[in-house]
Amino acid sequence: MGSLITMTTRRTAVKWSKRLGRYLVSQDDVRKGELLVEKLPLATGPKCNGGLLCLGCYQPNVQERCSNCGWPLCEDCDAVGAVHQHAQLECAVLKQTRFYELPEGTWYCPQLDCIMPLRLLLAKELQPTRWDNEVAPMEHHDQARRENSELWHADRVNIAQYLRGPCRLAERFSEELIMQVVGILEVNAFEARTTQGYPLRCLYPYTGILAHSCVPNTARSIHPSEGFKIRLHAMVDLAAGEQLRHSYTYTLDGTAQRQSHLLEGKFFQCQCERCLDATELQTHFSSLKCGQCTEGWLLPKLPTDKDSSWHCRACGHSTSNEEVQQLIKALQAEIGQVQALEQGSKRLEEAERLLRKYKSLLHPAHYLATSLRQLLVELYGRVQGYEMAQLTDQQLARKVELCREVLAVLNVFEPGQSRARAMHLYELHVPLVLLAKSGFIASRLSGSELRTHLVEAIDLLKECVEILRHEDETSQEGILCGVASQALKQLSVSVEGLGTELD
Ligand SMILES: C[S@@+](CC[C@H](N)C(=O)[O-])C[C@H]1O[C@@H](n2cnc3c(N)ncnc32)[C@H](O)[C@@H]1O
Repeated sequence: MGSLITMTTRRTAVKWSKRLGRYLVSQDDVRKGELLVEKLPLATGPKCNGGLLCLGCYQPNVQERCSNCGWPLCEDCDAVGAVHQHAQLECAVLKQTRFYELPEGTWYCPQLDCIMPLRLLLAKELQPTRWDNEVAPMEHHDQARRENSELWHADRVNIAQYLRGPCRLAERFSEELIMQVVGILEVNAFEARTTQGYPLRCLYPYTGILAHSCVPNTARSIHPSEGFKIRLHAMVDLAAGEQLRHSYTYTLDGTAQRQSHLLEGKFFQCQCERCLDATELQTHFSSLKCGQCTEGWLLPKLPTDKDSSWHCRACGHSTSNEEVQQLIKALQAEIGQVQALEQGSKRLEEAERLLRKYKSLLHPAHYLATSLRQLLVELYGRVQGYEMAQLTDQQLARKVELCREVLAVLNVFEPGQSRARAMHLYELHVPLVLLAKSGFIASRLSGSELRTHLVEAIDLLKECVEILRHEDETSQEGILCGVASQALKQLSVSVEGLGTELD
């Protein structure tokens, strides 16, 4: 418990419960958008099960090797004086070993799986007090991980035995400790991206204490241009003492998908309000159309049980989980085929066709239908034949409708300042402006109606910028923030320029 007290920050505190283990709460009332936690990572490194990459800057498929140890390192990172973790940490250890080139036609580079655990183990030696206070209490789920014996064995051979054998670290780190470190990383690390967009993983001992919920109230941003600093913001207003909730999974998946992701990757069964409610908070995000009556929906009887039967509350018809999963699998395969089409008009038209077809199979808000809507939002205005300037008023109205439908779902699952909300607000403002202008030109809208629509678009952009201002400027979201700010300025100037003579 002593470590719980030392790890308190100005705005947050650590609590403990039997079900959640340690978790964070807010110390006082917090307004949405406010900063809760700001921390640098204790360790950063390559993701597990990845390909060949530079151990300094993480660029993939690097051909050059470190002139000291022979492991993958690009020319720039190998230059004298280059500052990166490879040189500071593991280069001296890896010098004892040989890096084996990948056989032709393979991409997975198992030798690199040991790098992040090694960096964390070296951090233990460099910062023993920090380790004892912050890393040792982290959950590693050793017992549950052992149950997947194939994976456990692979990690033992590729990582623990490799570090203790060829890397000659047997005297410094026990096999048990190494396997715990592998578990700590699996359960607690966050994915980040470099300024060039290459993925890696980072361990933040304090932010890692956040409990999971499928309806989060906090959002994180990781800043590659500031040493991968993590910032945690409140998505909504929080009361003093309120539990901070963070999503470890994709909020726009259905309950069965989220449950299996959490169980397999994080070793717990989520019991949040959304998971326990078959309707997923009245959204019907996993509900299927009942095949036996016209008005009912098939819902899982026990939503967190992976073998639960499904029932229609209107006519009492029931079906097995197996049948439901077969249908979902078939629809997922169809959607996969559409996603695999090249970015063009065919992809858009096929996505629209599937959405029409699924009306007779799924609830309109089902997560598969929602994923098609997200795809369509991206495509309208961007693909050949459907570029923004070419869209008819009907197609612009369709894009508006799709954005609003996705936003309605996000309002429930990612309330407040979420990144996905910001993206959809941006997408929505463009067709609204174009429709307002064409309506005014065709005299369907009066001057004051035109202004009202443009002011609505301005409000969307303001909110979008407000949310995305937390992002790193070099990230995709940070770049969009700049684009949205520019659009906001231009639109505000045009509305001011409209004057009063239009009214
Ligand atoms: C990233 S850690 C969170 C901090 C952890 N509780 C600790 O004390 O170090 C993730 C682990 O916390 C627990 N956990 C987090 N959220 C949970 C939830 N909603 N329900 C049950 N367990 C949860 C699970 O054991 C999970 O594997």
